[in-house]
Amino acid sequence: MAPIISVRSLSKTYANGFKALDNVSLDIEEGEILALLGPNGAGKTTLISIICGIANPSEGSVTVDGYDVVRDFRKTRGQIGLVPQELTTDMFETVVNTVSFSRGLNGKKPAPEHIDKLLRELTLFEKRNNALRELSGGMKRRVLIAKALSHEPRILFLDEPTAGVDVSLRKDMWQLVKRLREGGVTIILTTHYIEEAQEIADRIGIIDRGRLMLVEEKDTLMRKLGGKHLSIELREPIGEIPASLAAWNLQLSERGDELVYEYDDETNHGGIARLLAAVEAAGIGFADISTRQTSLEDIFVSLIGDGR
Ligand SMILES: Nc1ncnc2c1ncn2[C@@H]1O[C@H](COP(=O)(O)OP(=O)(O)OP(=O)(O)O)[C@@H](O)[C@H]1O
Repeated sequence: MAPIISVRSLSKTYANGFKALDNVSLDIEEGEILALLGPNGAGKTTLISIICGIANPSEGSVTVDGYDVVRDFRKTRGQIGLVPQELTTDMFETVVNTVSFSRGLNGKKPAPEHIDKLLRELTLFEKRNNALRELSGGMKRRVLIAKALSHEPRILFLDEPTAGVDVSLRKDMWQLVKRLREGGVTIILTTHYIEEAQEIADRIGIIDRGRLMLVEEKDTLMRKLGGKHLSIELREPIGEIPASLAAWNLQLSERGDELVYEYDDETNHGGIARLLAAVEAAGIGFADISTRQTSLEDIFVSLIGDGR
């Protein structure tokens, strides 16, 4: 099946000469959830803005459902809903009018039943006749999503959907995103929260300084780059790792009271029992052992560094 969005050799240089995107190519399949991760200023919003036709590319091209986002702007924009980072709507307008108006702006005939259904799904129905300024921050964010979905788009962009949102609302948002995907909507979200990408994305793209560093199925990424970490807590500190354990590439903690073994399924070959036997044979007693799976966060830091 042809991808629903196809980005080809895309670069963007702003008027001040700053190159925000550098030769980005990316295919997005219909029905997937793609999370774009990257530090501040990496170029995520710029990429989204070009796909949505809000900003023009300097080089390269983007098609949505086979249509060019510059030449066939109306055809492509109508298929896209965009949830921006901030609310820019008239705060005195009611929820229901705001959402209905958005539908009209996208050239669709009024559909009060659709708007009511959307407001129910987003638990905004009770507040439909309230002015936006009377809503909580979390509700305002849901209005942004309702606006973006008002014209029944096939593709939804969420720019930092849960920035500054509390944990329970964040989890509600994740449920909502998953439900939308089940309904066939393709979802692209940008986020700083690695946990968010790990929780809901099918694929993960990592952007840094305008370049798409990688884009990969989440499970493959975790398998390829995610390793495991075994910590052996020693009864007595040791001064150095005995030569008999050299083959294991262990790390000794600064205080000499913990041995750390980093491994993955390929390098380990069921070796933990053998490692522990070798540790004992070397005359080192241990008090406890614990393991931890590398998280997406560890992978991200190892790729981009911690300067985010
Ligand atoms: N209109 C503009 N003119 C000049 N530079 C811009 C303009 N808009 C964005 N930039 C620069 O382009 C770079 C990418 O910005 P962008 O907003 O795409 O990053 P981002 O990854 O979305 O960041 P954040 O996570 O902070 O939202 C930044 O260095 C930004 O300062």
